[in-house]
Amino acid sequence: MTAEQEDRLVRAAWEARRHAYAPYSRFAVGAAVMADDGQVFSGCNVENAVYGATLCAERVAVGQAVASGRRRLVAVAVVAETSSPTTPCGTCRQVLTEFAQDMPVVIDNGRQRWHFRLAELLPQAFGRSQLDGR
Ligand SMILES: O=c1ccn([C@H]2C[C@H](O)[C@@H](CO)O2)c(=O)[nH]1
Ligand SMILES: [Zn+2]
Repeated sequence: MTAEQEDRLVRAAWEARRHAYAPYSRFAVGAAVMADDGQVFSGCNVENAVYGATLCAERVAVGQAVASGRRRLVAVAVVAETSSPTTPCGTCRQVLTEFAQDMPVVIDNGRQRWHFRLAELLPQAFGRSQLDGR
């Protein structure tokens, strides 16, 4: 991913964060994924009065990409106003893994940027190859 593509991805995540529905946690998150054709899809967290029904920003972004016919993701950005990086939760790491090989995970808080790799955040992930290898 070029520096310009990374900036575009991070900007899309901040834009989506404006729409975060987080009346319970008051913790607004934005995310964006880039498909292998360079298209960007974004999401925000969508909370619920049944707290466990909450959707994270990352999974909303993945859903947008898949619903638009893009299943090959090459990068993800997550943004929130935290002093330490807001990395994807375990469930989102697993969902991202379904549609990506190893890929850059860019975290931004408006002042600082951190770079991780999905395989570093979810090593030895379970995937369809395990199901296929029975
Ligand atoms: O990476 C993360 C971490 C948290 N959240 C959301 C879920 C919930 O709405 C709020 C607090 O956990 O932040 C995300 O969307 N993405
Ligand atoms: Zn999550």
